[in-house]
Amino acid sequence: MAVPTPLNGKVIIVTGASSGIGKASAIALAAEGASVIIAARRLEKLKEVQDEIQKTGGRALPIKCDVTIREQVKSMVREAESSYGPIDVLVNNAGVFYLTLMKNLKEEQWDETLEVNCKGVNNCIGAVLCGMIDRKRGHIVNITSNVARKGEKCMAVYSGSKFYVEGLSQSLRKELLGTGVKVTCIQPGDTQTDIGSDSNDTEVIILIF
Ligand SMILES: NC(=O)C1=CN([C@@H]2O[C@H](COP(=O)(O)OP(=O)(O)OC[C@H]3O[C@@H](n4cnc5c(N)ncnc54)[C@H](OP(=O)(O)O)[C@@H]3O)[C@@H](O)[C@H]2O)C=CC1
Ligand SMILES: CC(=O)[C@H](N)C(=O)O
Repeated sequence: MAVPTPLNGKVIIVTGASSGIGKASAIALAAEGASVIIAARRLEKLKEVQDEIQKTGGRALPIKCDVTIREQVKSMVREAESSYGPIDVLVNNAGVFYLTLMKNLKEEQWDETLEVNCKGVNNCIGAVLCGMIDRKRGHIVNITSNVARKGEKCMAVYSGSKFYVEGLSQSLRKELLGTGVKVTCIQPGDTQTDIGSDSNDTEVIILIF
């Protein structure tokens, strides 16, 4: 007989679940009995994650979603709820990271970093928050960083984006006191993933390697 776990039957969205920490989190959550909605832009990768989860008897629903596009996020949550029921937990994991010196003006990278790491988080929280408040339960888990509390060279915009999420989380936690909805930040340590591999600031590459 299956042993019940605290996550058994919970409905959990993990954004950025097509690779890295999001993929590993989705697999671990499903192994604990959660029904996991895996969201990201690369549907083929998400389907591979779904296969991996289903092979061990878990439940996962892949949904293609760009977190910077609010309508896609709302539609992802609607599809998730119509398949699995109300969302218990949102894991805001999707993120991008470029190692760069600010003076080298990688403006497109700045914009993308803020779009995904800040606006994406707003969009995802906005799509689940009212439902969680109505149900008087829910948990928003934001993946931040060790540079969310202390800046580091070559990470100005990235670090700022993660400070934003920490600030948002502290304030939202106060706003939600007594509602039954919790907000948690997780700062993973350095983890070997593909993040940062698109960095192309040659001055930084020379500095570091
Ligand atoms: N690795 C590390 O050392 C650390 C990582 N972190 C944080 O952990 C989180 C995960 O990073 P990690 O696993 O390392 O990196 P990966 O690059 O492996 O994963 C990033 C994920 O974000 C998704 N993503 C990026 N842009 C979007 C978008 N616009 N819409 C939807 N999904 C998007 C990607 O999916 P797709 O391309 O398919 O859309 C991918 O699944 C990030 O928030 C990162 O800042 C924090 C501290 C340390
Ligand atoms: C993505 C990274 O590796 C960065 N060093 C961080 O800790 O957030």
